[in-house]
Amino acid sequence: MSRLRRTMMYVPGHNPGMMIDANIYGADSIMFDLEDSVSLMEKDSARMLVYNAIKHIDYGDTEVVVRINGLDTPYGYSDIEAMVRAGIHVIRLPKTETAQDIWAVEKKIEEVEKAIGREVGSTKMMAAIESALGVVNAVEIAKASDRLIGIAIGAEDFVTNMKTKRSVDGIELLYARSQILVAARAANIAALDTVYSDVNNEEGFKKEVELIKQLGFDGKSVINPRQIEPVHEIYAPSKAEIIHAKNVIKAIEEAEKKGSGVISLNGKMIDKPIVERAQRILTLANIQINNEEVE
Ligand SMILES: CC(=O)SCCNC(=O)CCNC(=O)[C@H](O)C(C)(C)COP(=O)(O)OP(=O)(O)OC[C@H]1O[C@@H](n2cnc3c(N)ncnc32)[C@H](O)[C@@H]1OP(=O)(O)O
Ligand SMILES: O=C([O-])CC(=O)C(=O)O
Ligand SMILES: [Mg+2]
Repeated sequence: MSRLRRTMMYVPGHNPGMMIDANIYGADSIMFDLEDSVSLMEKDSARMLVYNAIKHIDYGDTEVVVRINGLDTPYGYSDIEAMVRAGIHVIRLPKTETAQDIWAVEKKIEEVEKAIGREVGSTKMMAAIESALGVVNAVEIAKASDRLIGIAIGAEDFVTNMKTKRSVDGIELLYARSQILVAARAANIAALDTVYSDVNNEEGFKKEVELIKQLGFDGKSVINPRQIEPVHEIYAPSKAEIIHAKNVIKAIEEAEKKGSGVISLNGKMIDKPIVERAQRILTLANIQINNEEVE
């Protein structure tokens, strides 16, 4: 079963209080930030803090991601060196614009993996796309490396680059979101939506989550523990959806035993795409089933 990435929570890399127990809120992934939430004065100390947290704190099954600084800054290479040495699961490159950006990060990761005897390829990557050029190159970026587990949109930087600002309905993001989603699906990797900065606006946040779920995103970058539960609730399949999905799987298994790839269930045709959607529902439901209520 593929890992759920409904919520990826940013944790500022200069804030030990937030880092020490960042996994307790239940985000699918936590993402230590060395980039835009850390001032230039604190870049080196934040890198040390995050290195120590990854090395010494047990975050259980939670996926641990680090957003590094770009390789066009004085910090990017040192960030990669420290994070690979610490044993990070995923390195997220911000402001990715070309496949070459990915290859440059990958080259440095591989160099460090070899130097420390870590299995080559075991450090995974993500790319955040935050500019017009990145959106234009989204497919090439998504396909640039086998290490990539997903791509994400970074809307705050994107709207700035587009000379606009974020609106309530997000119309200014529709093209970029769609492009990034299509690129992720073409490369068979995850698609992560951007942050919602107005942490006290729960209503607006939920509307945005409904929208990105309907578009097809796997999940969302979040900035506050209060944003985790609403995403998980909105992504959780209903009881009826789960029962239907189980029936679909049962029906197709029986059909396959009889040598057929198609069957009807309650008068509706069941074939491969419907089976795939049913499998996705069961994947999303798994946590629900283990945690509570659903039989
Ligand atoms: C455009 C971009 O690049 S966005 C990405 C970079 N930005 C970030 O990383 C910001 C991350 N988020 C934060 O710093 C904060 O959540 C803020 C500033 C948005 C809001 O802060 P607050 O109003 O203090 O949050 P709130 O009152 O909800 O905090 C409740 C608890 O959750 C903790 N918490 C809040 N945000 C986080 C977080 N992102 N990670 C871990 N713990 C957190 C707080 O420390 C507090 O813990 P406590 O009760 O033990 O004291
Ligand atoms: O990853 C995100 O959504 C946050 C970010 O950098 C942006 O919006 O520019
Ligand atoms: Mg950004």
